[in-house]
Amino acid sequence: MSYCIASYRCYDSKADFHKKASSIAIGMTVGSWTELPAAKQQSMKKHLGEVISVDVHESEQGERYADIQIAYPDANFSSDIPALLITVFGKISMDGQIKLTNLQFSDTFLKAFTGPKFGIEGVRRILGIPERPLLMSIFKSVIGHDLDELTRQFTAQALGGVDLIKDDEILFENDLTPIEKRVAACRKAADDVQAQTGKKVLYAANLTGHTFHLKEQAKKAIDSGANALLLNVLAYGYDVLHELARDPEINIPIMAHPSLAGAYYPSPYYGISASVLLGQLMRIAGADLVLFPSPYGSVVMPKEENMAIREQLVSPELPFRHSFPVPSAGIHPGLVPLILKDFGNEVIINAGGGIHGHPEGASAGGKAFQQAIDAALAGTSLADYAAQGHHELRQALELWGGER
Ligand SMILES: CSCCC(=O)C(=O)COP(=O)(O)O
Repeated sequence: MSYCIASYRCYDSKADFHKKASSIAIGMTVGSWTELPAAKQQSMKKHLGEVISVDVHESEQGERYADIQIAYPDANFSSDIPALLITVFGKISMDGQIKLTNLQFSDTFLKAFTGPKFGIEGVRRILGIPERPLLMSIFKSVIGHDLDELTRQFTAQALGGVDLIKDDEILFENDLTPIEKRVAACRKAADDVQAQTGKKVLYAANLTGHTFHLKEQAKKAIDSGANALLLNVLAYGYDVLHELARDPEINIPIMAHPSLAGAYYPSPYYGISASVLLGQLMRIAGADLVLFPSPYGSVVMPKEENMAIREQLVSPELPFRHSFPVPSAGIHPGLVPLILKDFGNEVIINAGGGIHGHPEGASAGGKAFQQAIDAALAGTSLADYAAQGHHELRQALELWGGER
């Protein structure tokens, strides 16, 4: 028989965790067991969940908890992420202090998925950058602005030498800059910059609106020249990402935004761990690039959790292309050596305020980041590199600090 296995951490000062585990295994599968007549038990056996392990611990603070693993027969659910999540964590997510900490997927389940269409290698191929860390900037202050203003901002960012530019996730369909016009204007600006500098830039346009119209919107964007898309995955659901990613006509990288993830992962007692939410499920559903908070910036995630997301995005355990990790929020050039130390070169350094807030503007902001990347790759301290005539970096370090 084939199973998907869910791991949980449950806190309770006095519960019998073995009893709790078997009540989950039965309750989330066949519903009742001992009450069934013998013949019925035999026929239902293939649907019965199985407790794999129950390890009871006490935390340093004296809290009693258990790590529980339960196997769920694939026969019980269709091979899609909503069915899996409802099976392993639907009702029980509301039943006491319980957190879903990991998933192991059966080959049968994974057969229904193809993962990212491009992944790290594909994005690098499109950009023609085989090895170095990539640099992305985020549009900021675009609500209420028209296409001319957007084009101006795009050009300033692109001239700073960034590899990708993404929409702010709070830019929705609107009359001033609807997706097809926004894409056309930014694509033209990208082509103009490329003609001037020789450098290609990908622009991820935010795909928004009613769920049932998203594919239509995506195709409109592609017809206007889109070369990447951004999706607020948790608001729409993983299955929406999967539908977009597996559509052969949507043949451009998809970037997953973590908006809303904080409603799920930060508590040790409840929710879904960040590595499942922003690692495993994003990659299976087909995200080529995944944004998440970092341990260093303005929205802080503990380093261990951060590394666990990264691990899932590139783990050989999943038979899919690797998704690009994009640690984000409050990133400035002074943080680049830390990011590269933790993530290596397979990372996208991503900044909004850290680019636009540079004293000389967004182009200088991009240059400061490029200089920080060059310094870190050369093993030179940022302060030394800044002192070697890289004044954009020097200004960024003076403003935001960082390794000196
Ligand atoms: C919490 S990860 C998402 C980061 C993001 O989308 C963003 O706009 C960050 O902007 P910042 O100015 O903090 O670089």
